[in-house]
Amino acid sequence: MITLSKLAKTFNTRDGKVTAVDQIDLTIEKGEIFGVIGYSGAGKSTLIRMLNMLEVPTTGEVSVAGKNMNTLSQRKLREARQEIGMIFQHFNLLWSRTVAENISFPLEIKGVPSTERKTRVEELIKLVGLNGRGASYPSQLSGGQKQRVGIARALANNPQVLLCDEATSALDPKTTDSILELLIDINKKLNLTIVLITHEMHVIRKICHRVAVMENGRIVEQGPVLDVFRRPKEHMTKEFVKQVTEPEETEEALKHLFTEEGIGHVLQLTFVGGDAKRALITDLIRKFEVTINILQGKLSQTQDGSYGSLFINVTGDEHHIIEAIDYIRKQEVEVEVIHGE
Ligand SMILES: Nc1ncnc2c1ncn2[C@@H]1O[C@H](COP(=O)(O)OP(=O)(O)OP(=O)(O)O)[C@@H](O)[C@H]1O
Repeated sequence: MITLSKLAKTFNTRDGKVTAVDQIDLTIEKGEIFGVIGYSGAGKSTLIRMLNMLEVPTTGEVSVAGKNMNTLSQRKLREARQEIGMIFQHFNLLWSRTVAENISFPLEIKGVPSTERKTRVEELIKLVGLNGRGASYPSQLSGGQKQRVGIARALANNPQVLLCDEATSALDPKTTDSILELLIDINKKLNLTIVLITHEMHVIRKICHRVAVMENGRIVEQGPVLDVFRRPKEHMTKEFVKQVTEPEETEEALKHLFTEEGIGHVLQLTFVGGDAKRALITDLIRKFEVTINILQGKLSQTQDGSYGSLFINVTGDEHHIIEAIDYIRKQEVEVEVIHGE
């Protein structure tokens, strides 16, 4: 559905040239929810804005739904943009228009007749769960409801692609989850391709099929979400994965533990799918002369299955511990010795 080849954007500023996006190649399939994660300044906004030519690339190509966006005339570009809806962090609604009038706006621009518009707006209001709020003004809505209006408006012209620019960053965690559920629902119902940018790994975990990690204008790592969670390669990716697998206080608590006498080995185990439900710890205690103390565990769900993260403290004779670690590795469970090696 989307292909980027050698895509780059350089801004000329008073302080010199800034390369916001640096030679990106990327393919996004139809019906996929694809996430781009990175810290502030990584180039995510510039990248997503080049997908619909809100930002014109310096070099490289963007193809969406079979159209080469770089070469289109202004008129053809306007048409092509109707295939690409977009939602924003701060919703970008028209404050003097009601919910129904906001959703109707892109249909008016397209010249859809009034009765047809009304029916379509009603459909969209239902789709995003805003029944009965059509006559309200944006100022009378909660943040989550405002984003629902943004989504309905973005979908008005039946686009094939929805771009989400930090769409949940201004919302609290519960509202974020409800908007993410809505996006999953729409993706399934309409087979809509969704591209989102975010700095929160929770968003990626919850809804994306694949993820790309961006740093300094480049994609440093990409893959299916479950694979990236299981075996993050780059330092940056590991940091993002930690956002989900380790509550903030874990690192501090573990460091404190390492200062204690006779602490032995501390291991972090990562399980995926069916492995997450196996009785590995029971096996270890039965098979090897080691003592195991569970420090912390967490099971999380992604779009493609579950994965678990477990911190354990293993004590015993060194050779028994090494045997136990070898055994864990043979079970296709990722193990990282974070203390004691
Ligand atoms: N219009 C512009 N003019 C000059 N420099 C820009 C412009 N837009 C972005 N940049 C620069 O490009 C780099 C990437 O910015 P971009 O906004 O794409 O990153 P981001 O990952 O989306 O971060 P954020 O979430 O903070 O917006 C930054 O160094 C930024 O200062």
